[in-house]
Amino acid sequence: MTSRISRVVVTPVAFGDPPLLNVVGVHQPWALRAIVEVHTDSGLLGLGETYADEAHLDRLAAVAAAIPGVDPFDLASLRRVVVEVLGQETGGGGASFGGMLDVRSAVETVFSPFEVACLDLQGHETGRPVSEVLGGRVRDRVPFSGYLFYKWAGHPGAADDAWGEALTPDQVVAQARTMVDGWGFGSLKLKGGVFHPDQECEAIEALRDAFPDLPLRLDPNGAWTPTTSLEVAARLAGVIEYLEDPTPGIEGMAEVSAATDVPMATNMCVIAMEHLPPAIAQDAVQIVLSDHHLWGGLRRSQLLAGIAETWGLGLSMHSNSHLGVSLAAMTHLAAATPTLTYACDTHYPWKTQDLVKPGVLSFEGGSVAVPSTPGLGVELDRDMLATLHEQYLTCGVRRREDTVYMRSIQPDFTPNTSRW
Ligand SMILES: O=C([O-])C(=O)C[C@H](O)[C@@H](O)C(=O)[O-]
Ligand SMILES: [Mg+2]
Repeated sequence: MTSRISRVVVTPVAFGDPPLLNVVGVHQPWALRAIVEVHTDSGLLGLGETYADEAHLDRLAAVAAAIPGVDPFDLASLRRVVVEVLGQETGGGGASFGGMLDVRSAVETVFSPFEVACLDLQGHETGRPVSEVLGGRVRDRVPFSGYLFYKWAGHPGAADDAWGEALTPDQVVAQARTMVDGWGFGSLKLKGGVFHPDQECEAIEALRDAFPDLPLRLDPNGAWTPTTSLEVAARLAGVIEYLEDPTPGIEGMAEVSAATDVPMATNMCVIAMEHLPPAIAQDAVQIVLSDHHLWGGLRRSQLLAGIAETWGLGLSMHSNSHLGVSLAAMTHLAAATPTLTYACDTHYPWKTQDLVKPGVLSFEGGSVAVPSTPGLGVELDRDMLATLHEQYLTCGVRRREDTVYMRSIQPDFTPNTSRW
């Protein structure tokens, strides 16, 4: 007998986040996520994880109320319901996460956690891991990149965190050492867009001296003009494996790309299918960072991988602050993506708590073993889910606002977009 979705529970959660600096400001003390539980009348449970800004939660709630009765194998019907609900509830309006990414339509971001939960259910129904539901794994371990941030020692008014301050090249190298020693990462990405590009180049050069064999990436999230981007590309040619979003927009990236051999990567100017034709036509980027949370789930991320392969684009994976359900989904997707050409990003080392039971997802040599048990292979720790939900209720943060939080500390702060 075909099982049907019987009940959906969406739980917003909050976990402590360090003061990580970026082009638009600084991370708030609490990062938000939503955990989506999709139950079936056969007694199974599928999990998804997504953003938890208020407007997004409203859309998730509207879809959660509308999908009972849908067959978890019928992703086409699931998508139809999401499109119908968002059409009625929100006009399909877009969303902005942290002021850095603007998506025109909310359909993909809302569909994603329900799709992942249904793929988890398909795995439980068939006794297969999600990587096999997606077509089979081509690797047993998924490599991730150590994600370095400039940061303050602690949030203003609070004690210093265990990571400490990272504002100078030496401090960035020390942070990288912690990442490499603790997680074994085999490549490193520095989140830039915080300081003058010369200072950020010095940090990359210090990383090169300290880790001669590790591939390095620099991502200033569009803080530079095309001219500055080319100066940095000339300085770091042969030092970095790619420059990520040095300048905003497809046209700006195309201008840079045309005048350097340093590969250009993006998770900002190509974040939806509609961006691929103009970006490809202009050869604006050579690497696209996929992200199943933004691109409409795991299957559409596989579609993106196919398009990237067809057009000779490299593929990496983007990450925001996330917990274990997302890490499991990212790992299964990467395992089932033959053309993943670069180690994936992950914020996972920065999280302070998790709500999946420990033991399944661990980093060794910078990579995570693909779970081989049915579905995503992770189980919720109900006590931790309750704790993180309680933190959500009391923390006061209701959406990601890096610029607003930065201005509460430095009132004259303006985002560094195209600043240098
Ligand atoms: O690669 C990226 O652009 C990101 O990971 C964006 C994120 O929002 C990151 O900059 C952050 O969390 O500050
Ligand atoms: Mg990026």
